[in-house]
Amino acid sequence: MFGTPWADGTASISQCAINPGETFIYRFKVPKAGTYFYHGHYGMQRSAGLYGSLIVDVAKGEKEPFQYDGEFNLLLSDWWHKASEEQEVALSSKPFRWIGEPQTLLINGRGQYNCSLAAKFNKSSDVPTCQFSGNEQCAPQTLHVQPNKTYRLRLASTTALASLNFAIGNHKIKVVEADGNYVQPFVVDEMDIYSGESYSILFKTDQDPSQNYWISLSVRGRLPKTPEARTILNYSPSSPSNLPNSPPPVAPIWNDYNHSKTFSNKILSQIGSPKPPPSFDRRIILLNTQNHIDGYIKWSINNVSLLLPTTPYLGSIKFGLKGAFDHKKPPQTYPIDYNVMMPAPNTNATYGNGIYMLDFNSTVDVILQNANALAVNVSEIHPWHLHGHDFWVLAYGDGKFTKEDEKKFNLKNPPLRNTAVIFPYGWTALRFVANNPGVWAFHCHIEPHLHMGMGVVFAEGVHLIGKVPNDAFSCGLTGKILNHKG
Ligand SMILES: O=C1O[C@H]([C@@H](O)CO)C(O)=C1O
Repeated sequence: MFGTPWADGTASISQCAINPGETFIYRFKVPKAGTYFYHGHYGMQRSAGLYGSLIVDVAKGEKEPFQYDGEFNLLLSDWWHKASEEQEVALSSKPFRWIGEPQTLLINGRGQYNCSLAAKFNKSSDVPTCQFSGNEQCAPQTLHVQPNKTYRLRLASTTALASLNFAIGNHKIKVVEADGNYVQPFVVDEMDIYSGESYSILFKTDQDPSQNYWISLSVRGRLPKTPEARTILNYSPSSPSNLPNSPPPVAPIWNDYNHSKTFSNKILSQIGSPKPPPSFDRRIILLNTQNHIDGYIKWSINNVSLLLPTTPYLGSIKFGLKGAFDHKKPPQTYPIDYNVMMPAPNTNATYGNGIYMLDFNSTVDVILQNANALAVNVSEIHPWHLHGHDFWVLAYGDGKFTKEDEKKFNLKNPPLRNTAVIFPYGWTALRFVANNPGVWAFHCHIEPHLHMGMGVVFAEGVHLIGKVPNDAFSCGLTGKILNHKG
């Protein structure tokens, strides 16, 4: 979002939530071709299915740095049989009730949960084979291909919780784009995709065309209780109703984090991509912990759990309102003697809505520091997503980040992205230039985790923003002012 920070869609941050019956028009520039998606950013509405793909084509006369004969778009998500409002209530209850694992993984909104397409390959389970004729609304969306061609597959994950692994049986995949940025192409058998991420991959239809092949989606990073979602790669002239003869791809073990780290470390920027500034002006270290507040379970960042204000920051800063949020600076780091391998010794976190004011055009380093959650020996994956910017992913590391770890930074060809994971008990170092006037959310893209406070807010150059459409600010204190003015 460049030049229109009020069109970023984050309730309480860039605008007021859109009430039932209201209309809000998002008008914005699309400066960069790539694979994106949009979604509701209020409460847990993304979990409820409020999302869709957003693909930006290359401008007329421009070319992609790779070629392909056809293209498919797969939006990946997860699904619960309980309504998202009920989930919100459970997460905000005392005692805390966790939402559990999703009932289904979805590929373009279609999945299987009480049957398996590949049941005949699974000898140990009594799950029946799915009986789809192909016309049902829930039948998997088959990918029809011609032999000996190259296809582009656009993948984006809007999952509420699940980290995913994606594979096409018997086919290699070449990764060429990540989060709307071209990457140095590399070939893998399968790949991870975390919530908030998008990719383009290329694959060649170089297999026996008398057969069909599996496309599989499985859960990573959490003990999977959710069956794999499948669809079929259908080679012409083979019939789309022929289930593949080969067994489906074997998913990597859910907690094989080294496997995931290997994949993440393969992602490098394409030659000629913008390089990061060689040094930073400000470093913010963000400790990710799970804590209690008054008996509620929360996620907190440097011991502060984000509780959004009723007046959107963008409006309250623009209008110069003092009382709309806490103007104290949130903590830049965490206590030096904190042991990230153990549950928080002081599990009493606080709520907060302060924001990190960044100097316009300064270079900011963020070190995301993972830690133990509330239970011993538990540390989870968190995909962090930054609004309004791409950042360079300088390094992933294990344990507690120290100054020595700066040596590990890749300043030569780090990938530009808008989402990056922290692995259990690890850290991830990001760098970005605060060159986009606005107020920007930076948060764990796992929907229940954001709901439980796992986010921070950055602001820069707000004084440089011109006239903001009033209908973004018709709530809270800005709403009162606008009402007065009539
Ligand atoms: O936020 C979370 O809460 C639960 C668990 O930690 C507490 O029940 C879980 O698995 C999460 O990811």
